[in-house]
Amino acid sequence: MGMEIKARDLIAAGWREDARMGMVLKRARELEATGLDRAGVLAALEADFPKLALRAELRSTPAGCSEAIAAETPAEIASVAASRARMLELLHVPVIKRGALMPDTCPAGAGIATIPVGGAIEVENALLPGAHSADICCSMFASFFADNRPVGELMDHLWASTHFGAGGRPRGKQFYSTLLEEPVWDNPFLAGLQGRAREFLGTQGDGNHFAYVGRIEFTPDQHRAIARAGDTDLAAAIERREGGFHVLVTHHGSRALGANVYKHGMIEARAWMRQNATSIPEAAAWLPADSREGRDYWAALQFVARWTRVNHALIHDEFLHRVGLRPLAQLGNEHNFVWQRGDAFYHGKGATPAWRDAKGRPLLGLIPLNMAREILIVLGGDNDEFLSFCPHGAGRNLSRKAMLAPYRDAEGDIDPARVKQVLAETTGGLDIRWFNGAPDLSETPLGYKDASKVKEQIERFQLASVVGEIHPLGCIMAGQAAEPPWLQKKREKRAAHKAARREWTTENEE
Ligand SMILES: Nc1nc2c(ncn2[C@@H]2O[C@H](COP(=O)(O)O)[C@@H](O)[C@H]2O)c(=O)[nH]1
Ligand SMILES: [Mn+2]
Repeated sequence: MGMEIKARDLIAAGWREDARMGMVLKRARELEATGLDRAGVLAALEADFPKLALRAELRSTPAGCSEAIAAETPAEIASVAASRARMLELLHVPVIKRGALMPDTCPAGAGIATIPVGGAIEVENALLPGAHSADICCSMFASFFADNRPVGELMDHLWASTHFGAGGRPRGKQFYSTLLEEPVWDNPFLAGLQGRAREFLGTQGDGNHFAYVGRIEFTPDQHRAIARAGDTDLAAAIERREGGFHVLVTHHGSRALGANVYKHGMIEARAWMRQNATSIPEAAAWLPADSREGRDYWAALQFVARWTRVNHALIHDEFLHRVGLRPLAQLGNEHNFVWQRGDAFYHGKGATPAWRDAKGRPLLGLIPLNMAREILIVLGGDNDEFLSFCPHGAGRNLSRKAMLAPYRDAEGDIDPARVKQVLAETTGGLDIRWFNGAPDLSETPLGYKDASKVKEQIERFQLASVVGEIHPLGCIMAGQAAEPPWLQKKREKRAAHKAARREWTTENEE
């Protein structure tokens, strides 16, 4: 009689060393005990426990990446180099077929294979939660309306209509939509999130999310381009208004609902990686799109997209209701999402869809640049070389921390007089409001890349064509979150100390 069959024999014969190995070995020994020879044992075992496909591994050479970028200054060059490095790491992942970097690219984090902002990938049969990022469906939405009130009055109504900051709306101020009644809550990625979905409706959150009021005058050429592209609703509204509108534009994502779906998606994707892949970076973990988990995740993403659009629309409804008007046209787009086109899954992190829809019409998109600049309305260029995406904004050259560093004193404080001066220089004449009270310099135009260069690159690389420019009148941003009381005390103590030191120096100099 030969040696008892061992796990290593099974591994050598092609079974995986995974959670099933104990059961596979037990069965092999049972078969062996029936008197079968080794070949017979392995053949019978295959019927009970089919060998699973080999573990997925990183490719030795990355998939191709196209760059629609013209970096010029040292800061731009360094930022693009960091984005490119992360994208190249990601492109070693075997399910990714191609990648593209947009003019607004900048790193979204230093973790290996973290998709950069302004990054897009074409993927075969897989969903990568990391590649749409935690803020699933971060998106733009615009309502065109007819009005001639002073902007301050409109901004007061907008202030009363929206909600920024952490958390949801308090009870009694919550919004409602029939969307909450959709039979989706059995989906494992959405289970337990119905309360969050209700609480966070009508909220915009923190960071660079904003509510912006502007003015647009479509030119006859732009009107013709929109009509030719088949956007009949917008074209008809332009005709009725002879091109002129006020516009409300909001920017935000799926709030706590999406953040929780993402978190759960990541947990499942990492679990799948542990069973089926080797050495795939965390940021690139995926779920096979045709698996049960993949199908559930896909369905959850579609709900998150519907929820986010309703979230924008409810804020717009509330504002328009307050000012006693109706929207004459509306449009919007996600820029952090996964879209299926044919058999491929296109993931975008800060990338605007710029392809043609099922009827062959180029998609309309909104590209914000900064609070003091126009928001571009674009028609997709459907440029396959860049996976048919265009940028989603201007992007940053420096992280928020690095951007703010030169404004901080030795104690890390920023002089409020300096902030006031910078705001006057960069946003003078506009009605800029900060929901949390204090301005955030990293959210002023100084925080972003040169908007004119990004605009020029959209044209140069034929990513999209600009068919409208919404010029700024006012903008609400979240601003600096309220300081916790302990931090406030510490800051006040430091300010008192500084004042005393100044007084002492002046007295001793006199
Ligand atoms: N019109 C405005 N645009 C802004 C403002 N703050 C930022 N931005 C632009 O939005 C994009 C989107 O950023 P992301 O968070 O989705 O990556 C950003 O790149 C900026 O160009 C603003 O206050 N008003
Ligand atoms: Mn966004």
